[in-house]
Amino acid sequence: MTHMSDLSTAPVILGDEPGSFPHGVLAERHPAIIGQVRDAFPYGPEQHRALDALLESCLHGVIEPLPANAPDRERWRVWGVDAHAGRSWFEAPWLWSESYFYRRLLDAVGWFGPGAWQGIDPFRPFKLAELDAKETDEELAALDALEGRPAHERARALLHGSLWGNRADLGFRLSAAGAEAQEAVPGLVADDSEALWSLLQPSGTGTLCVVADNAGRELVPDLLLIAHLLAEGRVGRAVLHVKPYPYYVSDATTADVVDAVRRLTSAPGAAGEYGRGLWAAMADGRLAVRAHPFAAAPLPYADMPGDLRADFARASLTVFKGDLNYRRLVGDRLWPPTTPFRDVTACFPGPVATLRTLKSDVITGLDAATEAALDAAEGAAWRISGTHALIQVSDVTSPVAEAT
Ligand SMILES: O=P(O)(O)OC[C@@]1(O)O[C@H](CO)[C@@H](O)[C@@H]1O
Repeated sequence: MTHMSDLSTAPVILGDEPGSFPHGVLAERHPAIIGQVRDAFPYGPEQHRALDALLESCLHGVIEPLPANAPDRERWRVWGVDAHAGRSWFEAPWLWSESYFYRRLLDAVGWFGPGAWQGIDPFRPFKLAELDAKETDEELAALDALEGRPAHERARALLHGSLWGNRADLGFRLSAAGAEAQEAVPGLVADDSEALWSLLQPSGTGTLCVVADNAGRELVPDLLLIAHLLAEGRVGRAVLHVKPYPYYVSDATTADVVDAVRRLTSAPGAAGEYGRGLWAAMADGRLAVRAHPFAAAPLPYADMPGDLRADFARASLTVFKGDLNYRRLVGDRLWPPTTPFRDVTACFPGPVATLRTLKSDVITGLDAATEAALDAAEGAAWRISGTHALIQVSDVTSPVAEAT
């Protein structure tokens, strides 16, 4: 068993070590994202100048405070901007620097306004291209073959669809060369799906919270899973937590939920039926969307504010999707991989599950044999290649026998 003292000593991940994955994200991924966004829009000179300045600041400059008229200046003060301003982006906790990068990118393109570019999502062309891709059609058509299969088989297929949908992360594909070409490894490195289903019993009346990750080809299977759970009566209500503004390139916002639901409703066959079911569930309140500011905070969920904590405390299950949400759920630290998932999520106020493909160094809850086999086969690559996945569950409301 891990003692609480161990929990605070695992080092927080920084981006200051050349050659490391986090350093590469700050030094290469962020400049590449600036370039892609710049090429995707007919921006004006002011925006080009602001993007130049952000690029220079990221690579050679320091973190600067938000502009005086920023609507969320006070919020970022609470989130620690004063402690990092004036220092290099490479010195702050990696999670903090990444999160602030997306916030500053939105400033540069005029998202927060005032002005004509207010609310124009700089990542929208990439998200839409994915939603329109023929792979999405194929994935939706495959739903027809699931009709008529036994309920448990359909449930498993939809759960795994949502899990592996997490490979559809546009920021990741930008820097992981050939990421899509690399084969996924179907055997999960941890699989608590039985515990997950036991929290989603038939004739459940509780609320499911889903903390969404990417739009498009991840959000679509997330919505299908939610539609299925509502239709099967395993939950009475679902709340989909999305980002309040564009983030990590492809993270889902409310606008992306609208696009995804519309995409489903216009599809033929079973997909269209799921889409109409979701539409009806949104209309009568069984499916709600929430865009809490903390969803885009540069902090772990251990620091979440009381209102959000109360939401999760009321849910019969909260599902965290994806790599970034995993980092924020367990803490963005270099845990010994066998650190129990239950220990690192101990302060979460209710039953929690995570569906994640592995795209960063953070990992917990492995058994020693699995860790050893992965290391022997792949060195450290399994942690970040996006080819492995896990389903982990912790239910702090149910006592377990503690090992001594
Ligand atoms: O949360 P997601 O979409 O599964 O992945 C986010 C990600 O691509 O971005 C971060 C690096 O920028 C890493 O945590 C991870 O590789």
